[in-house]
Amino acid sequence: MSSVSVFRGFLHVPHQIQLPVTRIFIGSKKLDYRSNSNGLRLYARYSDSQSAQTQAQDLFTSRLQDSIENLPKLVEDIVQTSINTGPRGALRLAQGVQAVIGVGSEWLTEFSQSRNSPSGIPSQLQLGLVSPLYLRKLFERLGATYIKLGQFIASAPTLFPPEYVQEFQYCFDKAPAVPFDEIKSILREELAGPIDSIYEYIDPTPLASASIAQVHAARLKGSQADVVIKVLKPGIEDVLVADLNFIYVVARIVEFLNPELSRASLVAIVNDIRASMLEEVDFKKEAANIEAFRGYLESMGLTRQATAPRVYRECSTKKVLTMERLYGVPLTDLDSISSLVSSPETSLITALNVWFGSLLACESFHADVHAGNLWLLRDGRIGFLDFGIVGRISPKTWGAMEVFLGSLATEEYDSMASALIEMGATNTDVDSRAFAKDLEKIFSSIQACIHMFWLDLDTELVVATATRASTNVTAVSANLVVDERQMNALFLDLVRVSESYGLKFPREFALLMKQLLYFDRYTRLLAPNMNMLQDQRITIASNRRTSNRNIY
Ligand SMILES: Nc1ncnc2c1ncn2[C@@H]1O[C@H](COP(=O)(O)OP(=O)(O)OP(=O)(O)O)[C@@H](O)[C@H]1O
Repeated sequence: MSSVSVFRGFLHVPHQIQLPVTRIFIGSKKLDYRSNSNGLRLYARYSDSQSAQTQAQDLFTSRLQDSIENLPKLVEDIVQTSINTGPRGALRLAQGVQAVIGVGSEWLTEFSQSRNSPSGIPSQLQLGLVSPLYLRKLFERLGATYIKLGQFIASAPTLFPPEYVQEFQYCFDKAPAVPFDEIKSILREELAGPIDSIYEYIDPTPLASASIAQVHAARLKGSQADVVIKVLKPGIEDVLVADLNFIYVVARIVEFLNPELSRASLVAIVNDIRASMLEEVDFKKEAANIEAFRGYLESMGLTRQATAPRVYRECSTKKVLTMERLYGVPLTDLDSISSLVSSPETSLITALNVWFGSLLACESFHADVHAGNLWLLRDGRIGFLDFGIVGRISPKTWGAMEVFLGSLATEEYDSMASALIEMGATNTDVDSRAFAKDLEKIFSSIQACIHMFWLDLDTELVVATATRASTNVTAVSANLVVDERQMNALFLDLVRVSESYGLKFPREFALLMKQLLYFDRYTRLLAPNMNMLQDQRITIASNRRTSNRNIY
């Protein structure tokens, strides 16, 4: 007879069945367990296999009872969600099938080509549509919700496997433009009146078109101010509701079938995603975020160094955001930046100081500082655009983050370990010495990798230089790809090692790290000799923030 054992809240019974211990009955007595951040923890063990087997059977019955009890709730939830989704669900399903067929045939073509190749089938094809590459392509085709979901995956290394986190860094948000007539009718409806009484002129060709919104340049009547109008794409809320309801139902079913996943609170994560996406399609929230940031600049006397667009509330609604038009270039456009200012490095330092300062002094921080959203303006100020995604950080997390950043710069692994332990919620005792040693290992292996990679890269660059005229551009862009990959890999390793010590970081940690990766990219371009975390001109630490404001 197979033996049965109990450990850390899970019963392993024959046939590989793993039963989460939620309730165990001994006769009529219930065995108590306590739930903590690491899951369930038992306070008793059964060494007698006979008694354990009886307990396993009791447990199985108990689980079954639980499932039967929960089934009506699940069905009710699914029915209610389907009713809320309504006919848009059927339409979305048809679009979903189309997307699957499209990406599926792409996969099939590549798969059949590589079957005949001597090198065999590449790993990215082996998992079919659920391999990171094809799943990312499928998400891009499925549009807004899935693109945002993909971006969420990219920013949540504590929740998803590293290869998916890495691949979804490239989940791009571009979508075909909505015809201008449709945009005009949304404006008429939203602004409740003739649009030519508000705008002198609207450029029919959009400045940008992403999955959720489209942006048009315009000029206001009266003041003649140059503005942009960000318009929520028609039907996007329906798509979001249908998709998010679908994802919710899938999460509910998966959790019902595999209750172990409720430990990772799958449904709670989906609910979080749902809330943050619905926030992003409410431009009133974005307007409030912009105004909070402008208030921060004002109160800190930073308006001559940086800005965010002024919002025109009188012609803004939940679906339309009219704001001051900024003129500038992305922080990655080195040539244009050099023609605008004599010291790109100084501009970068300003951007860093303003952003770091906002982490605590502003109620929320800009959590999407990709180059499209961070500009050097024609007047030399730094322009922050697109406040759709913001983060909030508690002083406690930021305190630990400061120590972490300081230790990153100085390579002090003991203090890095204690900062990470402080940040990662855990009830267990972490061996900080061993943790520090493991951290040191990843950092030194990454340095070795960079060294190796540079040897290879040099050879590639010689070839590239010989074939391309603009050698600098080639060198710079190759350099950036390497750095970003390395930095992402380093971050993922860091999270992985921390998790092995039972640490779970708050979402702001990943959000902050992602922004630091963007800033690292700008530093390599604009100030290659500067150490972003150590330079005295950059004010990261809050205690220095008030006494020694060093903004250029
Ligand atoms: N105030 C502004 N002044 C000038 N251009 C703007 C302004 N706001 C937006 N844009 C242009 O429109 C583009 C898209 O705007 P925004 O980033 O707000 O939209 P989005 O749909 O959230 O895009 P993404 O997801 O790519 O960041 C910007 O990259 C910029 O080129």
